[in-house]
Amino acid sequence: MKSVKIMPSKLRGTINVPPSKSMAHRVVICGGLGAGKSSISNIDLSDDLTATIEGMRALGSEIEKSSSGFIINGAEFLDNANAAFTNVIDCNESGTTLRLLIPISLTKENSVVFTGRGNLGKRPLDLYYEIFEKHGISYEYEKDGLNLKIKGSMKPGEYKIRGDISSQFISGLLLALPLLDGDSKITVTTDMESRGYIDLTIDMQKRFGIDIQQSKSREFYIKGRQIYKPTDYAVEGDFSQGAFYLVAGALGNDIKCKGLNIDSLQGDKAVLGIIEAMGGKVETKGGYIQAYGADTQGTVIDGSQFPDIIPILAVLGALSRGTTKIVNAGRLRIKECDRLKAICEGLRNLGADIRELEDGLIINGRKSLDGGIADSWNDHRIAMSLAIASTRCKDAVTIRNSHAVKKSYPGFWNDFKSLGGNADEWNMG
Ligand SMILES: O=C(O)C1=C[C@@H](OP(=O)(O)O)[C@@H](O)[C@H](O)C1
Ligand SMILES: C=C(OP(=O)(O)O)C(=O)O
Repeated sequence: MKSVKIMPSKLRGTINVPPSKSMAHRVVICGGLGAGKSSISNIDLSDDLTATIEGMRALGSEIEKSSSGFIINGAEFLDNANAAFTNVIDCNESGTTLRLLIPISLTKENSVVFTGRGNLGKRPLDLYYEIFEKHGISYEYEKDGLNLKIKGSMKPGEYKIRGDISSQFISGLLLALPLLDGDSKITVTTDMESRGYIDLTIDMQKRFGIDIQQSKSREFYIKGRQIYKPTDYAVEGDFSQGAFYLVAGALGNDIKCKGLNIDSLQGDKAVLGIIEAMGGKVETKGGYIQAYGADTQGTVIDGSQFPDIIPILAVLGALSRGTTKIVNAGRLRIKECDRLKAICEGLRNLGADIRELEDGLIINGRKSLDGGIADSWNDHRIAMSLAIASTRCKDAVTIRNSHAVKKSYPGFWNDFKSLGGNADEWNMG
């Protein structure tokens, strides 16, 4: 367990925003299913992505390091139609790995064990259990502990699924169904939350030659017997991570973000519009995006479509004039930790006026915060949000469990220091 002590200072400089974790998961999966070799570049080996790489290897994909990233050969998996092997896939703490690889592992008659750590065993999987029951797939798991054992295979046909628990279930089905030997349809039975991630899945599949048709926004048609055609792909910058530096900019730090694609489909690009709606200024020029310090004011933020940037937007609210209300964000409670509770407790420890609602937060902004001791709750996005909050604190900020950042952004503390952040990390044993 590590802790970090930060002496407040302004951040200044240019940052190469790390590659998108969500897009990297998808390119590894599509490449890993491909009939031939794909070359993927601009990869950051976070714990989550490592879990997906190892998971695809366990399913038979060959994934080798190259000078710019990885060469992936999925042919082995496709040839393995009749293999009855028992695989163990360790998802670590990655919800994306777990929910995207479960359906893929069931495109062949298969027997797989999914394991994980941290909060992963407590995060919902019921939508898949309902599908397993309909398809005669046997499954058993330890309550709250995962260790999910499944045996069987999915059949083509009609899939009805809720869209308001996690988009990852829909992404998982979309990735797997084209490989079945018949056509399928997915009907989403509720409003779709985190919709942008579904668009990312379909976009990546298209790059690998997979066609998903949509008639109405809640219906997807998937032809069977499709083939993932290998392709080469460089992963673009991650708006979920860029959001920390963009909010930092709006809070008065001077940071140029390189590597972000302004035309990206990533839902977390919404951070740009929210900064502007709160009175900040965002500029895109010369290959970078920068947000500028401003007297930002509170607003209402709907968290249903971009849950991952809500903790850092709460930091912006805590340091903006007036009241910021976060609404429709109940799903933050089923991430790596209960993120509503964690960011509320963390920011309050630093002196913010913030209160938890059942599915959101109410924040009355202050000009600056005091500083103090807060915990990441073993959640990368909480640790990084508190680090950015420190830039507007009067006194030192200590963040316990600071190592959590490695789930998505192992280089965060180095990058923070490269911008002039005065952070001292030490091991608590
Ligand atoms: O598919 C993805 O890459 C992700 C989907 C989102 O989850 P939900 O759909 O559960 O909101 C997001 O929170 C997660 O970090 C990554
Ligand atoms: C929730 C996250 O990831 P996952 O769902 O893949 O665990 C995240 O990265 O914030």
